[in-house]
Amino acid sequence: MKIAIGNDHGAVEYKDIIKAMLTEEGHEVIDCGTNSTDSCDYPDYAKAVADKVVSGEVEKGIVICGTGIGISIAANKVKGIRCGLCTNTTMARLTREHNDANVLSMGQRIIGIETAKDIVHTFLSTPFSNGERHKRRIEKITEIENNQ
Ligand SMILES: O=C(CO)[C@H](O)[C@H](O)[C@H](O)COP(=O)(O)O
Repeated sequence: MKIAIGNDHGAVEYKDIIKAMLTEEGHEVIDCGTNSTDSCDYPDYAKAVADKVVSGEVEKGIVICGTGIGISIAANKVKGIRCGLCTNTTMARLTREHNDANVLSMGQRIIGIETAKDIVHTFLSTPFSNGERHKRRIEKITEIENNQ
């Protein structure tokens, strides 16, 4: 799978580990930065990842910051993005099954690296359930976006 990954200064370590893991597993990973621990602004990296997902250049995006909150808020401002902030694998499974999330968000200062790796695997391997009620709710989210 082709995946874009981006992070702020608070998540360089996890980004490097996850990028290496996914590359080793045969995925094509586009690194949108940052690769420095110098202080930076997470919206810049959220947008870089989100744009690649929306344009279809990549199938899925992963964004990571200190908590995962700021970078997920920013990613969700891009039309067409459904970014789910996950702290465990149940959330990762459900944000795919119910929300058809196309971007995963995590926080390096919140979860351990083994949990983060498990979340990534769950997120990437779980299909959307295609349930009628979930499709209806996603359509309503799109409607909100389109009426802004
Ligand atoms: O946006 C966040 C909080 O929801 C992220 O955790 C950021 O990584 C964090 O705000 C960065 O904080 P710092 O004090 O500038 O390192």
